[in-house]
Amino acid sequence: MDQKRRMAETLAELAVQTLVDEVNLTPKPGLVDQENNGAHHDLTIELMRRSAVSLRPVFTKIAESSYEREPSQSLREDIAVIGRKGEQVMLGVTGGINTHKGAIWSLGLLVSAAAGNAELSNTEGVAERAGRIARFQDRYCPVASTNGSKVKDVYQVPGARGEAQLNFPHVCNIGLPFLQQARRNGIPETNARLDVLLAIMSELDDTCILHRGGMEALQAVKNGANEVLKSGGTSTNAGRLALIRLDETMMELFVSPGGSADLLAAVLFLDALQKERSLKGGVAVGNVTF
Ligand SMILES: CC(C)(COP(=O)(O)OP(=O)(O)OC[C@H]1O[C@@H](n2cnc3c(N)ncnc32)[C@H](O[C@H]2O[C@H](COP(=O)(O)OP(=O)(O)OP(=O)(O)O)[C@@H](O)[C@H]2O)[C@@H]1O)[C@@H](O)C(=O)NCCC(=O)NCCS
Ligand SMILES: Nc1ncnc2[nH]cnc12
Repeated sequence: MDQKRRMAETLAELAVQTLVDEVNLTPKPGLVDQENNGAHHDLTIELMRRSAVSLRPVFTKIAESSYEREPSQSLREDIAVIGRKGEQVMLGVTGGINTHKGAIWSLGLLVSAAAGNAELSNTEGVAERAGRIARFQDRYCPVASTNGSKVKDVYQVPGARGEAQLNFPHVCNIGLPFLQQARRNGIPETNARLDVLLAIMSELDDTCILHRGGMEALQAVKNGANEVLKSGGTSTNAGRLALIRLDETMMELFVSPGGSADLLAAVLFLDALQKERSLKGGVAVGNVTF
């Protein structure tokens, strides 16, 4: 197998694995996990896993198409075609249910950035390169009214597109540092990841929540996530109780933090990529400690 194919398959495997890890992580408020389907009537964990696995060829194609290419208009438009086809693959597997649209977008861009430069293992460098790709306009993007586009206009929030174009601030400035600090503090990995999700939820203007519940629901979710962290996080008894209260609130409001879940997956992807490339002797210039 040639180097390009090997790298593409490795990146696709990492992306799929992080989506499976995200859905398996339990207990997540409002989201599908191993205990329940959160605030979703149409999703199950089996469906989410099938959806994640169906995306392997999509991420492989994005990586192959991006191999050793610098961010450019043509790269942006090439991967947009693959990403849009990927959304159709996902909808085919799920019978029309949106499981991973945001994840195809965010992880697709990160996979593309990582494939463009095999030496890049520093997480912020990959996110910055992904942001550069996202800032090129996709001239062929069909004009569609989506949940995200509707609430972005009403509430003036950046949404998934803005998050990427700003170099993934919730991933690089919140999620990754939180994960590293939690590990340094000896917090068990599952709790560390749950705390990362809560840290992102406490700050993100998640268009999934805004679409279903408006600004009041978003503020309630941010406050509740903050409460869990202020109580000591999910590895403490007080934090666990606050998490149960947050889950109850979210079920009453029937809102789900789908955007935060995607950005947790992005954190896990960059973390796994850095490990992979450091182990292979790549140039690690980030400040992650293991
Ligand atoms: C740029 C696109 C992402 C299109 O985005 P758009 O602004 O049009 O918005 P949406 O189509 O609504 O999708 C955005 C999805 O991104 C996630 N998300 C939300 N907020 C944020 C945020 N602040 N930062 C990052 N990511 C965010 C979220 O995805 C997750 O939730 C999904 C379920 O959402 P939804 O359908 O709203 O909720 P339901 O509960 O199912 O619906 P209701 O019951 O309420 O009706 C789930 O998929 C999670 O993944 C948002 O949904 C991009 O798609 C695009 O342009 N693509 C074109 C292809 C391309 O260029 N690709 C290049 C790279 S491959
Ligand atoms: N675990 C999850 N549950 C519901 N929606 C999601 N979108 C991304 N991950 C999700």
